[in-house]
Amino acid sequence: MGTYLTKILDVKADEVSRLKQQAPDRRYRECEHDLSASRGMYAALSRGEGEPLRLIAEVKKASPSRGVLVEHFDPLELARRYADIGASAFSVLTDRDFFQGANDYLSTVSREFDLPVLRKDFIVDESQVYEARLIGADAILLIVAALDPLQLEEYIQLAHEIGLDVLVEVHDERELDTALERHARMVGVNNRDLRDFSVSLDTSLRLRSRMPEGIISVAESGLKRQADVLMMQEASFDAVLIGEGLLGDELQRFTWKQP
Ligand SMILES: O=C(O)c1ccccc1NCC(=O)[C@H](O)[C@H](O)COP(=O)(O)O
Repeated sequence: MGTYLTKILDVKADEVSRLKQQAPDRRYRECEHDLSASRGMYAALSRGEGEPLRLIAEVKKASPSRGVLVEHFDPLELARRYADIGASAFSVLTDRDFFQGANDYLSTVSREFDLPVLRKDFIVDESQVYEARLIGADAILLIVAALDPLQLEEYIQLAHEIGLDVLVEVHDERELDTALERHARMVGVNNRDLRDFSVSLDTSLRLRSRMPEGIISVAESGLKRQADVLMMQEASFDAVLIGEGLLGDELQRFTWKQP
């Protein structure tokens, strides 16, 4: 995968070496019994026969492709708005350097709402998996392009052991095959090409047809209009993950809970 992801991963390597010094795995073992039970994201996204697709609403302040999206950013205010329009789960960006996210944003949203919360970050080490659980996440994102297949499988297993669901993100057929071989149960197809940030919704449509029954399928990135969402519903996706598109009016008026 191209240069931008490589750049992010270089910065993550430094972040992780600092994180390891705080031993989140030990902290997790020390307070394991005091942590509240995770809210299942897999269950929240399971779409029954004839039901509308689910919304994972992303609490997103800024992005590498668009810069600052929300000048006066209040994660709780955004999350409240998204809960009100019928979101089934939240995605909260915790990456600081590229998305101006923060662990505190996730913890606050997790404390205030009953919906499951996905930690949206670039996970490259098991210390980040433990940290996700400690800050109140119910699920993590694992990006196939950022991990070798063995790591992917190990982190999926670790996450499940400590009570986290996992959304495995893919960009093409090869990555989808890897995700399935490594026992992903929820797969997100990211429509954004990380080499040039171009977005093609065809990526989701192409890969959806290769996903077997029983996998929770999520279309991610670049969904801005009702027509985009209806297209994903028509293609049998279980859920859509939307950040920027929810900042305009059109998708805020969409009736997410109606068939
Ligand atoms: O959003 C970006 O510009 C971006 C750039 C490089 C790597 C990842 C990026 N986004 C992460 C995401 O997966 C999106 O935040 C998420 O799918 C929501 O996308 P959108 O609805 O287009 O805001």
